[in-house]
Amino acid sequence: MSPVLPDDADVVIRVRGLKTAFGEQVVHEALDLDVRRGEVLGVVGGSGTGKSVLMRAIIGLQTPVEGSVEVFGESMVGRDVTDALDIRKRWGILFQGGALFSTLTVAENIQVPLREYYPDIRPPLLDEIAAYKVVMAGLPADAGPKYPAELSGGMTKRAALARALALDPDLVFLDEPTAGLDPISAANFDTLTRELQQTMGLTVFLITHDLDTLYALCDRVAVLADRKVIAVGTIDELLALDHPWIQEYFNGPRGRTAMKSARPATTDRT
Ligand SMILES: Nc1ncnc2c1ncn2[C@@H]1O[C@H](COP(=O)(O)OP(=O)(O)OP(=O)(O)O)[C@@H](O)[C@H]1O
Repeated sequence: MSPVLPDDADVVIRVRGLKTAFGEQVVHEALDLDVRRGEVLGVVGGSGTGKSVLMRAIIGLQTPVEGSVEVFGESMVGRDVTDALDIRKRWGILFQGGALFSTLTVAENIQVPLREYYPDIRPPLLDEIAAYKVVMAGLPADAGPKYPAELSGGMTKRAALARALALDPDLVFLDEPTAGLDPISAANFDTLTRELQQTMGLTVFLITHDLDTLYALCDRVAVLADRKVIAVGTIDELLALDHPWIQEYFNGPRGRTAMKSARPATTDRT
């Protein structure tokens, strides 16, 4: 039976036959992936399987050797940055590690995308929007004038999230948002992300190694291995597959602990 594919209108990101490479090193080959409107799609895979490079190919920072990438129905391949402005301003990105500008305050960091896409916005409005985003991301109101070096790890992630949400995007890319956070801060960040995703109707492309985050947030999970997406589905659908990496990942000791904590009533499957 062929899989039921979502309507075009329901697909925010469509990747077909993607090949990426750095010189002789092929990272992806014949990779297909759909991200549906309003879902949180988790992307998992071993270190170096190409999760971040996939994200970069989708947002137009990595030129594919072959294949197509569409976002909001528009091709991103070979697209000039200025040409794709209308698409770019519909997404926000939280890069691995936050990637805040160290010489700018939190408020100024949040204002960067606003200044870039709406150069005519007047400073008082910029300040107002930044202050609103600071609170929205769960930071104390006095975090705006602080510099990144003055923030804790959790605050840095929230500041980066505030910047990703600066333009009220439809789509958000989160690259390992909870990496380096203690379990309580990570769980708080997951809750915040879920609340914002639901209230803003966001589509989320989420790269993570964090099993608790997968259980807490993801509607579906795509597994990267062997240079492609080898499976995509709910965690239960993935658990039913026989692939050794998937079984080791979700059914290994950490996977079982995450499942028990997300679903206390679930019986141990081993
Ligand atoms: N700019 C680059 N130049 C050369 N090789 C690169 C570059 N960026 C990534 N790579 C290579 O591409 C492969 C995939 O890297 P990528 O960062 O996407 O992995 P990842 O799955 O996100 O890993 P991790 O989980 O460790 O963050 C790796 O082998 C990496 O060394």
